[in-house]
Amino acid sequence: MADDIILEARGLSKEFKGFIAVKEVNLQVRRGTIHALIGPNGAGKSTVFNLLTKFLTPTRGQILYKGRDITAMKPADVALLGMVRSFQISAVFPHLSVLENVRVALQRPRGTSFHFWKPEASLYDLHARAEELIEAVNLTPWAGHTAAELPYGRKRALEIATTLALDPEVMLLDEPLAGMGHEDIEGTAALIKRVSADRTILMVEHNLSVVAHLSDTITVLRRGEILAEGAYDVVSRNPQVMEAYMGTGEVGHA
Ligand SMILES: Nc1ncnc2c1ncn2[C@@H]1O[C@H](COP(=O)(O)OP(=O)(O)OP(=O)(O)O)[C@@H](O)[C@H]1O
Repeated sequence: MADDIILEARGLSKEFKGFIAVKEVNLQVRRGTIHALIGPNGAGKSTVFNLLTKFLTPTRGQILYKGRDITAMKPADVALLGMVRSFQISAVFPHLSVLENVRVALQRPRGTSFHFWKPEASLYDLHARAEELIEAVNLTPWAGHTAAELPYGRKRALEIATTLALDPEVMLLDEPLAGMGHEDIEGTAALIKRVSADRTILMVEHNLSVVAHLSDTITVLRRGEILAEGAYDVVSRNPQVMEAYMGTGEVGHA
């Protein structure tokens, strides 16, 4: 596997009691890119995502992370290797403040040792790092508010901050823009772009146009199979993609 491919699926298939939800999917995620997995309802996006993050076991096929076969590994062990799914480890506690939530995430043990912040690290350092992460996701004005008080878009930003606390090399986001209004979509998309600077992001999204400006590569799934792949300009003009989305009003000019 080429060095620039950080995550790869080979012939990935998943059957549920004879129903083929994912069929022979070959996917290559390039290091340092934002890669979106999109498709209409029931296309198999969540199933592929759950397979890649090891929440489901494939019926057939292989998953490689940095050239290493992780098909049989547990999600927590994959996280230790640097591939973290948002909300996997980074639960948000509604009654803790934004600052407390990020501090808790920073103190989470990673493997047998603490990740960034060893037990001897000063509280000041922990606090400073938490403030940096909060700033990175534009939550500084909300630092003292409880997570429960945050508007929807800000809550997603906090979830991204707590995931970033683990400093993942590959961050997997499950529909990070779902349920958001237009204002929140723009802000969250910009946030994802910012935090992608030195990492790889794979995200599942329903809607093609919202990932248009954000993704380097878009893989379109339909009925469990890859229908098209490439930059937005390429996939949005693909007649099969247009047909798959026909009537949904989702393919459009973003
Ligand atoms: N545990 C399961 N048992 C049986 N069938 C399943 C299971 N999980 C998913 N499926 C089926 O597999 C197909 C793909 O589902 P999946 O949730 O992966 O699609 P999706 O692209 O994420 O759809 P959506 O956008 O609606 O969330 C669907 O037909 C679904 O009904």
